[in-house]
Amino acid sequence: MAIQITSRQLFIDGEWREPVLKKWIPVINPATEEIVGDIPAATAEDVEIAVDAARRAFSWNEGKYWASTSGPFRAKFLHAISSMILERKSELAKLEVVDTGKPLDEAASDMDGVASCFKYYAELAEALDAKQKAPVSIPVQSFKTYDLKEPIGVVALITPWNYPLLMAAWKIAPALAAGCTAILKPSELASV
Ligand SMILES: NC(=O)c1ccc[n+]([C@@H]2O[C@H](COP(=O)([O-])OP(=O)(O)OC[C@H]3O[C@@H](n4cnc5c(N)ncnc54)[C@H](O)[C@@H]3O)[C@@H](O)[C@H]2O)c1
Ligand SMILES: NCCCC=O
Repeated sequence: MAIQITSRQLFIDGEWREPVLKKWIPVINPATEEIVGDIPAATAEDVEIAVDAARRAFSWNEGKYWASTSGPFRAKFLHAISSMILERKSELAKLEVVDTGKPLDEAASDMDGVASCFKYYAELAEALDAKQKAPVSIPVQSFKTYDLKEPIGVVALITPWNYPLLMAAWKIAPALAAGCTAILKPSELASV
């Protein structure tokens, strides 16, 4: 499959940027062993910037606190991502073929899985607020006990090469649904 990969950058703090040390990793198409592009080689210097940005995003988001937004508010983003994955399914599947060497049919099926995953967690986010402070029964009458689910903060997501976007979805979607912010470190072998 002849696809030239446009040069990639790191997406940090809402913008695309070059890695601090300006190092790049070649993208090799496993079917042809040709170099078809490159990806940025992030280092600890980039991670520091990303962690700082994710901490700020956790507690501030254009005047709204991401962690304390309602589940339905967060669900809108997850539904939108799901829809856009389906709109660009063909293009994304072809990129994953070049990146991983898997057959096109399987890559297309993975993209359906990515869209379904974002939809699934969108629906969980929509239902989350109604489940907050659910009473927990304990054998002591003098205490009232309830279950409160709170986002833990910034989460680090490390994903493998064999299902690049699907495994990213499995980790990003629940983190965002819960109200966390996240740093995704995809595999250096398949990161397009
Ligand atoms: N591979 C799968 O099919 C699959 C399926 C479901 C879930 N997962 C989950 O995805 C994650 C990664 O999967 P894997 O272990 O199979 O993939 P893997 O062996 O390809 O490892 C993924 C990446 O981890 C990175 N890595 C290793 N040590 C690291 C470190 N100390 N700091 C930063 N990066 C480091 C490597 O760069 C590698 O690219 C795991 O949490 C796994 O449970 C994987
Ligand atoms: N069908 C996707 C499975 C991915 C890893 O377990």
